[in-house]
Amino acid sequence: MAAATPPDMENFVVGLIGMGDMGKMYARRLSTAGWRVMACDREEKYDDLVKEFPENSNVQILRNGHLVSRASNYIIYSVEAAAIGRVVSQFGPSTKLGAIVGGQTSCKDPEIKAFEEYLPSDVDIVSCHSLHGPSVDSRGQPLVLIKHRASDESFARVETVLRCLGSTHVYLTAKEHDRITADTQAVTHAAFLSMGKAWHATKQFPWEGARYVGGIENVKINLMLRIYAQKWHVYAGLAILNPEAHKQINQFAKSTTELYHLMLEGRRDELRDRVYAAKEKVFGAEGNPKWAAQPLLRDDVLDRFSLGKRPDSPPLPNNHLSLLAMVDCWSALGIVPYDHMICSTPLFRLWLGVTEHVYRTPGLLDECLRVGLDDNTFRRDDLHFTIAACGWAECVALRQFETWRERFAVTQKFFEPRFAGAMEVGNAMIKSVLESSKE
Ligand SMILES: NC(=O)C1=CN([C@@H]2O[C@H](COP(=O)(O)OP(=O)(O)OC[C@H]3O[C@@H](n4cnc5c(N)ncnc54)[C@H](OP(=O)(O)O)[C@@H]3O)[C@@H](O)[C@H]2O)C=CC1
Ligand SMILES: O=C(O)C(=O)Cc1ccc(O)cc1
Repeated sequence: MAAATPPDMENFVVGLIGMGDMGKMYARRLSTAGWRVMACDREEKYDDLVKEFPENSNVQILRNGHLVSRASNYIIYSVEAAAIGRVVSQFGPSTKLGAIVGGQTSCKDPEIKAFEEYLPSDVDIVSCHSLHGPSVDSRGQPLVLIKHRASDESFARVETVLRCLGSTHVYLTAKEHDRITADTQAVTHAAFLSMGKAWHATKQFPWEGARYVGGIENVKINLMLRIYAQKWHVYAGLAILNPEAHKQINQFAKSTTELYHLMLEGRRDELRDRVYAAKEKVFGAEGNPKWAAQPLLRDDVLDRFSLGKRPDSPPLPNNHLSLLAMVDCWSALGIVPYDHMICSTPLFRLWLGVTEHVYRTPGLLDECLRVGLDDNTFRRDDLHFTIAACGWAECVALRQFETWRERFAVTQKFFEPRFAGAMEVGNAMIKSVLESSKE
């Protein structure tokens, strides 16, 4: 039993259906805090899970979701977003009378629909979403809590259980959650997925050679690799199944294409006017900025996290099409990214941090425009980035899970040899950036 357990929760059992990366992380953290956990994955994984979680671990492995559902007071579904309907239809009717049910999927629209359709009416619904990957320390990270259909007592019980994660609780509706995470997750990932595709198409490992050097490039490279090292379904699910994400990913592709055309055709004034108008809308006017007094990121911190050897020559100036397109997209949709920090992942904070860096460092934005118009060094990479951004957008709009998986898998294979090193450097970079931003 957890140290600060209220008397009415002494025999409280937390159930976990889905013991993949996130399910296991929750099982470990909750059981370490003293909560009794009952968990399952697919029946064929039972024996392996029993070996991984021996009897003395406070995590009891059961054969299937029926057994977990009938014995638990609070059940968390931690399965693939695309599978949530099927899995809840299977086990939902076995839910213990008066229990609380929630889900950990990254997109709440299908999850809530599944709960409403398949759970008995005496069951309360409180969903959650930890806005970080399984290898990140949960302390201080946002944890979204959605009191969808629940008494105050049930909601308080969920908070009592999840408090051991040490995360910052954020209270939202399912719709608010999906609208904000469409930005902090889906469209952010679309940018990194497109970078990976562009480097793959041009057969480059960007950390080799002198084209992609320095703090901003380190963030692009490390986060791109971090995403391609993960399971495809997490990223496909949160983009394709989130109704709010389609519009944003589509606008990102449109912004990328239109800015690329302006650069290619040398339309200097139009490009400059558009980029500066977007800057003002997103980051505020001169003398009245929306960014804080201190930049989100310190350049010297990022400079340390290079995957390659540092060449002696200075970094090549880049036009940073991906960052210009991101700000153009936010501007077109009326999004102020700082308002979304409540649902920020470490990845989003780094992404916003480098974007802010380009827009607030004197001279850097003008350098981007100059390179975009007068310098062909990145023209070919930008072409492939633009094609990739449009490809992801089309795939999402048409809800093509299988095509999405194949697009992801070929590029994952290309970068695979460097994943182990990249995860290490990426974790160190995230840790260091999070620590330096607390200073
Ligand atoms: N990874 C991340 O960084 C984060 C992920 N999330 C969300 O959490 C959820 C889980 O993600 P994650 O743990 O990474 O994914 P995983 O693929 O590692 O885990 C999902 C697990 O659920 C299992 N599963 C599928 N169907 C059933 C079933 N009928 N009964 C029991 N288990 C089943 C899967 O088995 P099988 O593989 O055989 O299908 C798999 O082991 C996703 O919805 C994701 O969007 C949220 C925050 C962060
Ligand atoms: O930080 C990110 O965006 C990640 O890639 C990790 C992640 C993936 C899915 C989630 O629902 C939450 C966090």
